[in-house]
Amino acid sequence: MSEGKILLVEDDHSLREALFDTLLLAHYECVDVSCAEDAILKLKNESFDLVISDIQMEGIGGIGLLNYLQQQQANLPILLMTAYATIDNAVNAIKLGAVDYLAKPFAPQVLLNQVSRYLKPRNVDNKPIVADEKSLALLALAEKVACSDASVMILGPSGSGKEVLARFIHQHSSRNEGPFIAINCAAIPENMLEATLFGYEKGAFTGAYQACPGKFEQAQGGTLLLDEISEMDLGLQAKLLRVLQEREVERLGGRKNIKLDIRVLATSNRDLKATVADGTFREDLFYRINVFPLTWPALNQRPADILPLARHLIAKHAAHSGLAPCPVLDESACRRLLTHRWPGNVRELDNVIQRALILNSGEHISVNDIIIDSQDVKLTIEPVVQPLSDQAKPAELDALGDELKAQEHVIILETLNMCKGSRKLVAEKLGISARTLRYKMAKMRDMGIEIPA
Ligand SMILES: Nc1ncnc2c1ncn2[C@@H]1O[C@H](COP(=O)(O)OP(=O)(O)OP(=O)(O)O)[C@@H](O)[C@H]1O
Repeated sequence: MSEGKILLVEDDHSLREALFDTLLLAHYECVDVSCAEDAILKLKNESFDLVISDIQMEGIGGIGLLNYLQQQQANLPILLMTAYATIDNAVNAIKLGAVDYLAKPFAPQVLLNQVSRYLKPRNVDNKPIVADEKSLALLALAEKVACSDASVMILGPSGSGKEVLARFIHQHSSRNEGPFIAINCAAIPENMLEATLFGYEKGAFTGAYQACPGKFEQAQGGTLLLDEISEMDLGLQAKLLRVLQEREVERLGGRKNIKLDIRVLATSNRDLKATVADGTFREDLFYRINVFPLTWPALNQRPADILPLARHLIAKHAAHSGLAPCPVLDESACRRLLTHRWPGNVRELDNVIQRALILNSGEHISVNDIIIDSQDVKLTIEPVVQPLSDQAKPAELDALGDELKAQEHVIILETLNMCKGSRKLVAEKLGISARTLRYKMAKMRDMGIEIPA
């Protein structure tokens, strides 16, 4: 299995965008084209590690592309997509040399499961950046815990870095060659969570066109992170407890038990003992998961982390958008970052840095580029540097950060309309990379915002 690049060939614009975003969010590198002829041009100039192609398209179509690959690049695997009604075509395609097929419609996870058989997602560098004494102590403890196979409960406010710590534990454990699979229990609709966790057999419910392994099975030999576990309903908590106790899972609609060899980590931003006390979290599950608790303090409780984190985020985003030289925070910007209370923790800092990189055009990021809330828009006209000793601002000002996010969404939607849907033009107009735009649109879609085709 290699790390590598995917060529996606699909003539349906909306489906292509959705598939591209799914692959991008799963950390695959991907290039998309709308016909087999363009795919062949790409294949002549760039190297790929997997091709995913629709069968029915104008021109030579997916079968023509498959024939081309058979003659020119026989080692390059091709995965074909087809409408359910034409499954015979797909069976023929496999006979002709395609590695597999996907019957439309399919769930994003089905696509990712297929792709993961041929490619690994690019390594995501999620090493925690820490400098504060409290964080250094936490990391040292996490490294010790990583060596055992104990379940770990990671607590901390939203955006504080719980998932980053979970990945760190996995990377420092003996399971680090195995997969790290994360599932956000709060982000998946209740009626889908069970199927996503435990997997399902074909026909287990309406829409289960193909059998699909669950997150437990995908994590075999590695680590499963149950993100925001406290958001799981009580019925599912009971089923989860059974799986953790028995160390085996049964797919929905399945008949056999599958033995599990996984380590389980969980996160929550709630006071879990209080959720046990108020009856919304099972006490027995709490004790099974909470073998070793680790807690990230809020970012404002570890101020020495703020500037190293900000510099790391600048370097990360500058590298993604090909910005060179990488801008440096000036003193006014440092002061502003250090005097904010960061109710959204590192995630909020990340957003602020991304905005600063959009606004900034020189080698230095100054306080004028730091927009934390609507109040700061005025600062760009009349810069005011807050002294380091200033006390935190009232909480209601921080809530205005959400308003700014909403404005960003409006700007993206308006620019999309103005550019008649051309992602390339929108990215150029907004001065962000096409990748960043796609990522932002995928996040907007996740929030239920409809993006015009
Ligand atoms: N110490 C750190 N070093 C580098 N990046 C970090 C660190 N902490 C957090 N981040 C970044 O901040 C963002 C939020 O982190 P993460 O998703 O781990 O937080 P979380 O506590 O799991 O959030 P939530 O409770 O909302 O799920 C991510 O983009 C992550 O990469």
